[in-house]
Amino acid sequence: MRVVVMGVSGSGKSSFGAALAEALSLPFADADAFHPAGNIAKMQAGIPLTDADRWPWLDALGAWLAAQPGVVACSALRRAYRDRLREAAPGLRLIYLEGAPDLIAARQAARPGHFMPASLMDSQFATLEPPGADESPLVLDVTEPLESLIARAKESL
Ligand SMILES: Nc1ncnc2c1ncn2[C@@H]1O[C@H](COP(=O)(O)OP(=O)(O)OP(=O)(O)O)[C@@H](O)[C@H]1O
Ligand SMILES: O=C(O)[C@H](O)[C@@H](O)[C@H](O)[C@H](O)CO
Repeated sequence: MRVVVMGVSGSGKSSFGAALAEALSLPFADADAFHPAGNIAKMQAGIPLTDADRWPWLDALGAWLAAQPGVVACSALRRAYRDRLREAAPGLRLIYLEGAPDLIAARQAARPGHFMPASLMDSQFATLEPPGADESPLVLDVTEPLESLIARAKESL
């Protein structure tokens, strides 16, 4: 099984994705670890990534997912980004962590020690293209606690 957990920064992808991978006994990859140094520097400086910044990053992640089953936590904000991942790993399942901008921004800002500044949250939501029905996403409501989100995902997968 191949699973991509998507959503804006602070939606809970890393927390949820790691817990889901453990629950399913699958390898886990966090897309944050696949960014070239230049992308991290840009985000740290409060500059949103462009498509050109994201393609090589998505391709590295797609290669990881093509090579083995697993769970990947990746913003995958635009449909074109998800199409790129699906090209690399056909049949992947999509889980979308959905929540109100205020709640997610508050969690994102409260989280210590992360390179992503709160100032980028507006551009995260502006770039976000929520998955369409044709992408068959499992949509999870991030107001729910992690344990119940994991239970829902296990049931649905
Ligand atoms: N279901 C939840 N309920 C309450 N708090 C949560 C939930 N999921 C995640 N959090 C908290 O929200 C914050 C953001 O979560 P996390 O770092 O996993 O998001 P992320 O989408 O991986 O962000 P980024 O893309 O910026 O790395 C963390 O402090 C995390 O503990
Ligand atoms: O597409 C993007 O804008 C990036 O992936 C960001 O979302 C970060 O990688 C991450 O989510 C924050 O830690």
